[in-house]
Amino acid sequence: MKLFSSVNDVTDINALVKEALALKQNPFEHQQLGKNKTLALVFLNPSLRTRMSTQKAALNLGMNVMVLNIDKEGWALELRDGVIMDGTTVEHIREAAGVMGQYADIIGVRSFPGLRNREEDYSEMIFNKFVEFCKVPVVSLESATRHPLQSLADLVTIEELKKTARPKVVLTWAPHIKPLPQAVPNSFSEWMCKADVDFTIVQPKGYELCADFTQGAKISYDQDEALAGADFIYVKNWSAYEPYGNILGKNEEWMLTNEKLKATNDARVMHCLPVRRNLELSDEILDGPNAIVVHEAGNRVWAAQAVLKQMLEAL
Ligand SMILES: NCCC[C@H](NC(=O)CCC(=O)O)C(=O)O
Ligand SMILES: NC(=O)OP(=O)(O)O
Repeated sequence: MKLFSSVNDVTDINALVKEALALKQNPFEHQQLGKNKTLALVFLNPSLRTRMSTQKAALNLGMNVMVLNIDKEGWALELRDGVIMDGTTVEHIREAAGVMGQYADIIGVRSFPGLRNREEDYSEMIFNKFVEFCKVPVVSLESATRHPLQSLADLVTIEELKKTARPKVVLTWAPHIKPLPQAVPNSFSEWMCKADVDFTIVQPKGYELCADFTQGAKISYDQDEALAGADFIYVKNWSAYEPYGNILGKNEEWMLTNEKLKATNDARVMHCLPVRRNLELSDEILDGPNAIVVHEAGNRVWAAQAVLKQMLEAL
């Protein structure tokens, strides 16, 4: 694998999930594979899980790891072409990415959307520039429109904990106080549509995701109806795709509670984290027996390790 930016970069999803679960059983089996190979993790935005789990995955494979929080520790980055750099930006992404490619065998990049210009965000301008100019394999650490390492870990978690061959998975919108990206739900949908699950997305009217990511999903606007019989509930807030980046109302009644779990098949509750308690998800759910959010975050290591392993094998 030379690029991991979406599910479309994966030739065999089931094999990748199996690989992740095998690595979980035997984390240090491939320590020689990454010997003298360097992973650079470049963050334009904050991170806890992605940073630590990808670093851990690389260490398990015997790699060296460098982390650069470029938004805080690097020179202010210019992303636009053809501009006179007489303002606050100091270094162009063309040179910055090119130089990082000299130091690393694989680069990971996190670049959130600005949520102001849909065309720019959905063209993956920043992520694609890194890929173009660094000239080494790149893994997405969450880009403007997708979070594939998260989605792979989510699928690994579902495969690991499912009690039926084809579980019912429901992605439900949750309330929030600020506009969040569509990257996590887009990506989760894209992966679930290719997995062997019965997949429903439920949201208030107006929060429909870009249809490119939801082909094959059942779309619902009735949370109670959608949750009936669910085996896994994936909770996430996102802002509107149209009008882009907007919040369309409080919709506080969309927060998941134990009462709403009653109609499910004792559903496991997932969230990519970080989660705002009692806004997106109630204490009673997060502290109760159905929440698997911390376990899910643990699986980020094995997802990242499976991807890095395939990238190392292709170097
Ligand atoms: N990487 C996981 C999710 C990151 C991001 N959440 C956030 O920005 C939360 C911010 C807040 O709650 O203030 C998102 O939803 O895409
Ligand atoms: N879920 C996730 O990607 O978490 P971080 O933003 O903390 O990396």
